[in-house]
Amino acid sequence: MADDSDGMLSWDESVFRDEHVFEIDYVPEAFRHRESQLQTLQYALRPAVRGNRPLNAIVRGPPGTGKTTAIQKLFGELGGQPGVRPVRVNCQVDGTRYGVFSRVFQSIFDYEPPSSGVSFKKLFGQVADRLVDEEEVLVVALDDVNYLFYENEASDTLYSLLRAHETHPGAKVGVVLVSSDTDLDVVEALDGRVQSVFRPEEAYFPVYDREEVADILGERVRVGFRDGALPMSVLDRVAEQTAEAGDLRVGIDMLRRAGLHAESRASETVEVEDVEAVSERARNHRLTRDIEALSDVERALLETVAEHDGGRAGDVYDAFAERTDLGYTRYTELVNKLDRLDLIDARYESLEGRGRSRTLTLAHDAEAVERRL
Ligand SMILES: Nc1ncnc2c1ncn2[C@@H]1O[C@H](COP(=O)(O)OP(=O)(O)OP(=O)(O)O)[C@@H](O)[C@H]1O
Repeated sequence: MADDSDGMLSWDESVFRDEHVFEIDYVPEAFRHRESQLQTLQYALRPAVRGNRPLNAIVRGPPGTGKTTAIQKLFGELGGQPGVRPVRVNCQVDGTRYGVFSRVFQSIFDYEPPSSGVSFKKLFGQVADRLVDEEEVLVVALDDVNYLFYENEASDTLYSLLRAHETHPGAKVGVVLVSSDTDLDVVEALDGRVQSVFRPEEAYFPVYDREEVADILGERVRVGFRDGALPMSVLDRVAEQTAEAGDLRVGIDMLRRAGLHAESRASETVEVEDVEAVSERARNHRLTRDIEALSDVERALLETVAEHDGGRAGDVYDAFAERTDLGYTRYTELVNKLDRLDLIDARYESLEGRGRSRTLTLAHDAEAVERRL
């Protein structure tokens, strides 16, 4: 134990070998337990390498099961192939058709189009013309596509992508949809005009079981921690809690926080007590992420629900309307979105003599939500 005079590890002492491997933008070298899913996607995308339109695909599975990582790995490989332009769009950030095409435009032209003042048609035309001129096959992954559905933008976006060849003969576009909303039937939720041209291959990403979690996290520990800094017994505890949560991010976040906690008590090894100390925060990792991604009005609505937990939708609207000038229809859309994100529960209840009304309750502990708002 490196116990210096003030009970802290000195700045250059650390339990970590490479702390970056626990950060959100890290793409792991080893990507195990997803062989069959990768095979399905490779099969769908292979024609692009030969200059042909790939098969479209859907990637489904709960959060933290490796969907984005699979796309990053495959698109990294595809990017090295001549004549293929893979673009991954995060629909949580770019949640409109215009936003999606801006991202594609940016990848092709290396600069961002203006956020307004250019019509969608023009933006689309420039993208499609360039693909035809350069004989490039465009492969777009719409990551977290469920957000496009929440904003009612999914069908229009897909329609434009999938029918690009009709307006611009020779344009070759393939689409991979990635959804983490397991209640959403992506194909069913699309307009008929899109369904008729969208017959995707499917890759399902199930939750990792405990052994798989332990194997994946063990590899992360090997790369990220110093030898012997995180013993097996501690890894087991983290794997157990991660498997329970079903989201691998919980485990990665727990490892990092436990490491920092060990350092804060000047220990060169991470102990089970460090895991226990950070476990609650790490388990709420998803909640933090989902709340961070909300827009100002969505956040205001969540706050209003927190203040009127269990209240009737109409009453919550009255309080919400005092903060914003949004109408009831938009309010209902926002309620549905928060419900889909599992931040609130919007349930119909029968009220005596007054038909059915919805009540809105927080889906998480009120204090945990308020702390993040
Ligand atoms: N098989 C694996 N091997 C190594 N790391 C993995 C594996 N699967 C997932 N991860 C890691 O787990 C974290 C979450 O993975 P990823 O972002 O790919 O999940 P996701 O299914 O796309 O989640 P979401 O639906 O919430 O976007 C990432 O840090 C990723 O590096």
